[in-house]
Amino acid sequence: MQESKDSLSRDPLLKVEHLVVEYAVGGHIVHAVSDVSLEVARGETLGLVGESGCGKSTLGRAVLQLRRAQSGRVLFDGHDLTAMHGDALRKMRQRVQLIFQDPIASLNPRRRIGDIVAEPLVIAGVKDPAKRHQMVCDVLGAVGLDPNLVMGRLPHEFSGGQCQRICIARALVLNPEFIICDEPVSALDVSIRAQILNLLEDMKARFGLTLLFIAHDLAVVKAVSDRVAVMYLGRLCEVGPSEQLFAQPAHPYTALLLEAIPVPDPDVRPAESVAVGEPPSPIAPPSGCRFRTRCPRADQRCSIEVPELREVAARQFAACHHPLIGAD
Ligand SMILES: Nc1ncnc2c1ncn2[C@@H]1O[C@H](COP(=O)(O)OP(=O)(O)OP(=O)(O)O)[C@@H](O)[C@H]1O
Repeated sequence: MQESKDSLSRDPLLKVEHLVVEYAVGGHIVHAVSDVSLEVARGETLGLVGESGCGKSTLGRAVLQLRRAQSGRVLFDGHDLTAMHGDALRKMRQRVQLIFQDPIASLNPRRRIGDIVAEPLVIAGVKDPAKRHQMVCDVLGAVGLDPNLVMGRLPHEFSGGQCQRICIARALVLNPEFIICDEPVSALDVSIRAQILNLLEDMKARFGLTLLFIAHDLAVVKAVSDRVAVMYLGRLCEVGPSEQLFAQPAHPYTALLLEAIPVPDPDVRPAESVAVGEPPSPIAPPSGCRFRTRCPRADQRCSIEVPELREVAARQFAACHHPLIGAD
């Protein structure tokens, strides 16, 4: 198992290199993504976690070039998406799809489900209506919906969970290789989250997908990810194999996130939070380590030197001058 994972990681489908994404707002610069590098291996699910506003969605959108980066590169299957435009980019985007947080809002309320799911095929130039119809039927069936019952209906006739199934069908209809799932279950009732997560797992196995799974909820990420990347205020602070990172976090911020996972046993009190206060503004992030203003381990070095990601245990990397494991 270990061997196959390692051989996978030598064949990254997605490579993000030193990506910087900023927004200009009212004369200020929001440092949403700052020098982020990561890889997602073919067939892998990489979970991307961090508090609201840390830059997860921006990173996802910048991978797809829906938001252009200030600098850095995004390589998909060896092709530099950041250097692509027009038709070349459109063609490449068929191989990478995005599933959003709010399924109801992401479906056009005036269009019938059959047309919504067929739209990517029309854009991709599949001209034969019979072929399109068959492809839409097949993919609706794959996500557990009866094509005959749903194709002619409008989005408002469906529940949130069913709408997310429709969004997943729309994302899958062009047979993509890579899917960015941006908080795909956080807008759904708790009771149906597991169904949608199971569906994504099934689809991943059936269609040989690679996933970037963005969520602020660590319990959800733990359930689906092979590896996990943790973001804080625009920077990556830790990356590692999921089980290892959850069992033995190296970055104090990862430890803080893990402590915040609700404990099912009411007699067990959650550990005291190590961090104090709110995250600083991404308009004026702290010098050195961005987590230092909330970190109990911070010293003078942390305010001066930006910590690089370095390996603290096998395949586990942390950007910390004083990690909880490995050499200090
Ligand atoms: N279009 C935009 N214009 C200006 N600032 C933006 C824009 N989109 C995001 N931001 C800012 O960039 C930072 C990163 O936001 P982003 O949405 O990427 O974070 P996130 O981790 O996905 O948060 P959430 O989980 O709340 O979606 C935040 O400070 C946010 O306010």
